[in-house]
Amino acid sequence: MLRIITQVAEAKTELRRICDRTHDDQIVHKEATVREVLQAVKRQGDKALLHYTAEFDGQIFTAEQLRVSGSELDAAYQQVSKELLDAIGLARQQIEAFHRQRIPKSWVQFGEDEIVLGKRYTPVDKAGLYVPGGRASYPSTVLMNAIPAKVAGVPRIVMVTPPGQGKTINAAVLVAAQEAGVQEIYRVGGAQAIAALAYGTETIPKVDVITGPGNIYVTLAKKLVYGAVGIDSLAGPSEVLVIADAAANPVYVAADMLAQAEHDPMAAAILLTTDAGLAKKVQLEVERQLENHPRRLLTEKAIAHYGLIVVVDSLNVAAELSNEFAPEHLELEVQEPWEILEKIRHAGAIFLGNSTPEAVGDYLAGPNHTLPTSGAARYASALGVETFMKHSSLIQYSPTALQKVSNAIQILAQAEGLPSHADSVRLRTEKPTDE
Ligand SMILES: NC(=O)c1ccc[n+]([C@@H]2O[C@H](COP(=O)([O-])OP(=O)(O)OC[C@H]3O[C@@H](n4cnc5c(N)ncnc54)[C@H](O)[C@@H]3O)[C@@H](O)[C@H]2O)c1
Ligand SMILES: N[C@H](CO)Cc1c[nH]c[nH+]1
Ligand SMILES: [Zn+2]
Repeated sequence: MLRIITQVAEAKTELRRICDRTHDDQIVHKEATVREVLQAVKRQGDKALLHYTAEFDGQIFTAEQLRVSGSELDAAYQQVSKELLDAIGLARQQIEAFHRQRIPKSWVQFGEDEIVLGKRYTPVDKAGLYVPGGRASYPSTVLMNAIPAKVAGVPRIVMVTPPGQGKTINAAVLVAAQEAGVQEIYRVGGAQAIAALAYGTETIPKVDVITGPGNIYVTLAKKLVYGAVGIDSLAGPSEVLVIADAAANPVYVAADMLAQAEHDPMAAAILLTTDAGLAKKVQLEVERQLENHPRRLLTEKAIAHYGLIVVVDSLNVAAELSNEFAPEHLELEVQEPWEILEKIRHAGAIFLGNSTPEAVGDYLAGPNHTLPTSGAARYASALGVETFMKHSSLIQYSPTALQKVSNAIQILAQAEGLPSHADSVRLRTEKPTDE
């Protein structure tokens, strides 16, 4: 049963424990496994991939079977209903429209003395998309990753996803990939898939940036390969933090908390409320909704370990606690959500009002659902078009402009003990001496 606590000091300790759940001491043994997997794939390529796919996913493949074939891609369309295809189409349209609004634009600025400064944005050459597939299949995550990569103009997009039962990947995942324009798909998941994208194997190309969410093994692997490749953010086990007042509906709040808890036994679901009566009702409602829940066992685990209700004195205290937690998803189920929004500083995505369940954002509102977790929203943001791009600075100086700053540069270079830096300017700007 969801715990209810009322002391702010105790709430802070508990929230810290939940926030740190993916990097606390108990994770050390998982990290050791992940390091071993990364090293093995780096050294042995496909051989290690196949070994770990057998060990962790219980599927035996040959290297030739890793890539999803054209006929399997075609066949996937026969297995999805018209309704599902239409829903994928609607989500694709809305996600694309949202992401097209924020394409980073190159710019140049012309200053005095013919100085030109600017930034030039270019996409990465190769992107690797991780689509989770252990405890659920995620066609929505395919769209959330592939669409921004396409909009950014990435020339080669590679997708990896766990093999699924009976060697076949979920048909909706394959259809979503094709609808988003991704054809190069490999059936491999977990840390081994991240290693393949980071280092390359005989079959899977090394990419420049890896994006996409995943469980603790995937998230630890992304953290460890960062540097060899770029990553989006640490988008690990899902989280929701709901701030609610007496205006909230306990049935909705409970459903929203369970909607994140059902992702993973390490998912987190937290309610901060000013209304002790609501706290009690949500606690009972969660139990009721769990009764016939098809994912009851894993959801109960998440609720037992990382579920919490805190009764607070004011919405200000709720905002303060929420900022310390920096949740992936924040729901403001309060009378005046725009008022409290001003006090919120850290959250991956914010859902305002009682008729905006977080699931709207998961599937088709448009903004990306790949979001930072475990406190990473303090410094990181949702995946976006810019995740697949980088910018080069542009600098052009005329002889007159260089002359004007020549002295200052030489003084700075001398202060750093770097004479060749000074010379590179002096030789261009000093007046020739008369013979
Ligand atoms: N933050 C976000 O934006 C976001 C979005 C969608 C989903 N998610 C999260 O993605 C995750 C999906 O998790 P999932 O498990 O369903 O799929 P997953 O694909 O992330 O993980 C499955 C893989 O984990 C590996 N694995 C499983 N047990 C292992 C073990 N004991 N040792 C080593 N490797 C092991 C297997 O290789 C398997 O293929 C959930 O935590 C969900 O909350 C997050
Ligand atoms: N809530 C997840 C992000 O934490 C995204 C998702 C996909 N499908 C359903 N939910
Ligand atoms: Zn979700």
